[in-house]
Amino acid sequence: MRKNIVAGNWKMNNDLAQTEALISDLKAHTKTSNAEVMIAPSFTNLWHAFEATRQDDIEVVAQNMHFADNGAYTGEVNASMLKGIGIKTVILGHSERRAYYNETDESLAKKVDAALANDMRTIFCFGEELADRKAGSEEAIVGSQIKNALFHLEASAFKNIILAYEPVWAIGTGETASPEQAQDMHKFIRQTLNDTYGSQVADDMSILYGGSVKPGNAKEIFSKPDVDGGLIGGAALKADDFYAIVNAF
Ligand SMILES: O=C(CO)COP(=O)(O)O
Repeated sequence: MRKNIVAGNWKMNNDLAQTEALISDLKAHTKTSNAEVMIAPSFTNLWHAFEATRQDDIEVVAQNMHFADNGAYTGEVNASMLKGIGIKTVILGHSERRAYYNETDESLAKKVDAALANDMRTIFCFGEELADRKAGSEEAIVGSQIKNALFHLEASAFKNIILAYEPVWAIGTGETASPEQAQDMHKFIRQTLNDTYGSQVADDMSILYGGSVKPGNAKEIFSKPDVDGGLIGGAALKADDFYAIVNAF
């Protein structure tokens, strides 16, 4: 059975004091839906966030990590560092990482392998750019992003993968994919999984939508049969908005 998940990607926002304040605001809200709740603060605040939410129904996840076990990679963080402070899930392949830090399907495949080798779950992000959609090649792009980074895996690995479809043109732009566009792509993604790995992997996969999800549009997007939750950017920075989305299921 797949899970509903609402994850807040805080990106490069919130210093320690702001992290403390937002977590205390989040803790004042009640979850009335069945969604799993995750937040992804910056690396420097992960430990504090983990400690501050120990007793709560909120999982703290990382926004990125390196694929190597250790070594001369100045400025990077590896899986065992994350695991050592209690982090069990990592976001990989966000379009901002792909665009600004040259992350590729190939390097992401290595990161996914490192996460799996360390018994961590991955929220694997992908999505087409506006030009791709205008050219009608969004399914070809998304299909290749998924296949190149994930289809070397055994079927059993997919229980530790969560997919997040984030069309680049909808991120931070106020432009949301319509619920029908999201559903069409999520259905295509599930079919792509089904074609290679069969119905068990496909049916059990949680596929999140990300891109300008807000309290006002979450319910309609989440009502689609192949949309199992959201990866939320801007609206995750306000506790009221975030919990309105969490409770939109
Ligand atoms: O990139 C996103 C989440 O990872 C989406 O960001 P916005 O919700 O701000 O569009």
